[in-house]
Amino acid sequence: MDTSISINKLSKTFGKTAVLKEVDLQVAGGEIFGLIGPSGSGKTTLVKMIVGIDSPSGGMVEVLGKQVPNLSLLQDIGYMAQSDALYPELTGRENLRFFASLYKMNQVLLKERLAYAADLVQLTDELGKKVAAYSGGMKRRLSLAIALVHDPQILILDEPTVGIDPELRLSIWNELMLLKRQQGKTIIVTTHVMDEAEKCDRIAMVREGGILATGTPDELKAAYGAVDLEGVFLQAGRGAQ
Ligand SMILES: Nc1ncnc2c1ncn2[C@@H]1O[C@H](COP(=O)(O)OP(=O)(O)OP(=O)(O)O)[C@@H](O)[C@H]1O
Repeated sequence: MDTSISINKLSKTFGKTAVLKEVDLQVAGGEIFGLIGPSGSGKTTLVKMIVGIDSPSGGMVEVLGKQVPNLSLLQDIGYMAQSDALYPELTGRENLRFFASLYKMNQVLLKERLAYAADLVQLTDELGKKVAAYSGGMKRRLSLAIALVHDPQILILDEPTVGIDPELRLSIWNELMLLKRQQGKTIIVTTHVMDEAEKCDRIAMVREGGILATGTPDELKAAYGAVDLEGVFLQAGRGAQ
């Protein structure tokens, strides 16, 4: 598989604090790649640099062979931020339509994509309600639908299933795996949920702005002598102290 995302010596400092320290990472096309690590380790900062909504202090990100930021990449990337950026006074449908209108799509495709995205997150029957009346989980689901609506080649999802019940979580993951298998999408997910990390093809363990280890779930378990990823996470933490 071709490299979809290439990160070279990426650094980010806020004031005097180094939040990312010369991170190198390659993500192949068509893989589900998980970023796991403690709160504050730099996962969100890293994905924001990949999307191009924050600029690095050093180093470089390339997506599909183009250096980020690049306007032409907007069509190729679907981003779901950790905090929902929605218009509360608009309905779910109006929010979806608004974000979809930012992309190149004809009316037929637009209608099809709106229906697909709403169905995927099981919001079809709630689309007429104002987002102000949505629960936290419904807002997360709408944000995920927005990230998917323009059928991007790359999905970058920052804690996509927080506040979503286990049944829907499972169905969203099944769909992500289908998108990868059938359409070769590249998907980056940050998560604190180890059974979600287990579903990724490869994982990077992020600690204090660096990447401690990268590998398949099984490779990481073997490397840390752990029976599950929970154990890998804890072992990695001890090693980093
Ligand atoms: N705009 C900012 N200004 C100053 N510090 C920041 C800014 N954004 C992030 N940080 C700091 O960078 C560090 C990494 O934050 P980041 O949100 O990337 O962590 P994270 O791994 O995504 O955490 P979580 O799992 O809680 O989402 C934290 O110490 C955070 O306080």
